[in-house]
Amino acid sequence: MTPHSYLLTTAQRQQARQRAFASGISATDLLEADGRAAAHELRRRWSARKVTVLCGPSVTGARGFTCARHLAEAGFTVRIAVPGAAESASDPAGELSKFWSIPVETLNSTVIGGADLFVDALAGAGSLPSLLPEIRAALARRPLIALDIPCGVDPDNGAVTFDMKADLTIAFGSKSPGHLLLPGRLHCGEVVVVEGGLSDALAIPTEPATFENIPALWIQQFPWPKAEGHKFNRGHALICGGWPMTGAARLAARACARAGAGITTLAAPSEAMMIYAISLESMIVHPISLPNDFTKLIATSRFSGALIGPGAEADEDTRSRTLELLRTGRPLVIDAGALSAFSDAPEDLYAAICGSCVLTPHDGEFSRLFDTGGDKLIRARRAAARSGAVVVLKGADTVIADPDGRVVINGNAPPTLGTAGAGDVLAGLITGLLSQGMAAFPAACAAVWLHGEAAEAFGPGLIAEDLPEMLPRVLLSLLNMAHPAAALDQGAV
Ligand SMILES: NC(=O)C1=CN([C@@H]2O[C@H](COP(=O)(O)OP(=O)(O)OC[C@H]3O[C@@H](n4cnc5c(N)ncnc54)[C@H](OP(=O)(O)O)[C@@H]3O)[C@@H](O)[C@H]2O)[C@@H](O)CC1
Ligand SMILES: Nc1ncnc2c1ncn2[C@@H]1O[C@H](COP(=O)(O)OP(=O)(O)O)[C@@H](O)[C@H]1O
Ligand SMILES: [K+]
Repeated sequence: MTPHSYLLTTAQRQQARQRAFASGISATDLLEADGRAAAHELRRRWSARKVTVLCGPSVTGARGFTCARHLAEAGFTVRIAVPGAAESASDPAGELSKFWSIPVETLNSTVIGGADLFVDALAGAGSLPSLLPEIRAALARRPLIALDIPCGVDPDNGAVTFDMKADLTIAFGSKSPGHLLLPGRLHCGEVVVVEGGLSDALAIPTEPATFENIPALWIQQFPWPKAEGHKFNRGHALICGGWPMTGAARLAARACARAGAGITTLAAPSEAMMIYAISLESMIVHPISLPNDFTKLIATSRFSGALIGPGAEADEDTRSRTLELLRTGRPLVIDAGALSAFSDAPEDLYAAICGSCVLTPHDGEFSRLFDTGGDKLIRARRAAARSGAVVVLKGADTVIADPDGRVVINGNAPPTLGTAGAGDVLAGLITGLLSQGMAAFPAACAAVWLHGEAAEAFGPGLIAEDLPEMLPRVLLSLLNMAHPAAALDQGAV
């Protein structure tokens, strides 16, 4: 696990600062390093000009002061503005003020008029009722750079209480969940992580940990084809096909094969046999007509991973097949209709889950099975703990939760993925990786990342059919990343 994929909550940041103090580092040392790093990042992007730094009564505000001084030393014309009385300026260590040569002014339209650039160091200042509409309008007319996180965005869950959008956000050491979760992410602009005063070693939080979905988390477990491999030992996936909706399972099957499964078998309702057989040339299609055909198939097939749900009716048949698959103890992805089939008795599903199992609900499916209270991280973590499965709670900010409490937030998915069948492709991708022996949590994280990359690489005009066809290109770039990364044994999810 690389330190830079950790997403720190406010409490975890405070704990890290306490660890730093205990190791002999002073608050001033930390703030100096943070302020200098922020000023350096600003100078990399803008030449000296007029900048107004808005400082709140918090550690972020104190970073604003030190950043302001470093900018002034570099030739910027700097003003400092604080909401409320100027005496409320933040000096948590009680010793920063001796460095301030810049007068502290009360935030109003005059102090921000004429600035070319604004720095928002107001985070943690609450909802700022004192920020009048004319001030907000002025701030919107020039580049606005937030330190830590834009004012009004909750760093722990991305909730937004105040409408101020930054063009650039400078985070120190690592990001927070609020930089990735919606709607917060939409207020951050570009997010850049600079090395501040806290070393990576001090910043690594105690459990439960939350991470950004980057390949370093799972690349070492990615199942690349082996020289001695053949189609029977590379992974044999079983995809349960639906009828009359056949597109969903076909999309999933194609993605599963592209993810590297050596054999992909379709269990197809006999009415749909021809549709599956004609559109999936490389796949083996088993007709299911009699009630026990499915039971016979799973008893005889040597599948190493299965998928049920895409295009399936949310009925008793789907429910009993899902339970049958779970009883085999083999890796299983449960999606769409197979999730909804348990709406009336989610406990039956939780009780049957064992071994390697991934649930892939969108919000609608999630609400049929799980408690919807709390923010997205809380919901996903609780659902994984409750069900014993890895839960992929989909959306623009997909959250992947392991029953052990670890959570990964995905940030690479473009909005073009909001197209029918995109979720079916994702379910197929996860199944392809599971069938090759990848563990459920890293497989789910890897699939969500590949899905986002594939959509991004295709660009505008995307339909779900395009996603499996983009995978070869995305896998090639992942392979190029894998070689240097494999040399660094950093642990993984
Ligand atoms: N080509 C094919 O064969 C295709 C087949 N497909 C198959 O169709 C089957 C039905 O799947 P489904 O997801 O379309 O419908 P369903 O389970 O009724 O849930 C929708 C309800 O949930 C709610 N909702 C809340 N949040 C949501 C969110 N983020 N994303 C989506 N919905 C959200 C939403 O509430 P609303 O927005 O209306 O308030 C809505 O009422 C399934 O088997 C699937 O595999 C499709 O994959 C397409 C391609
Ligand atoms: N605005 C968005 N930005 C990024 N990803 C999105 C967005 N909307 C949907 N997605 C992704 O697209 C997929 C949609 O899946 P799902 O809701 O199951 O649709 P379907 O049933 O049509 O396949 C999910 O992986 C989801 O995370
Ligand atoms: K779906």
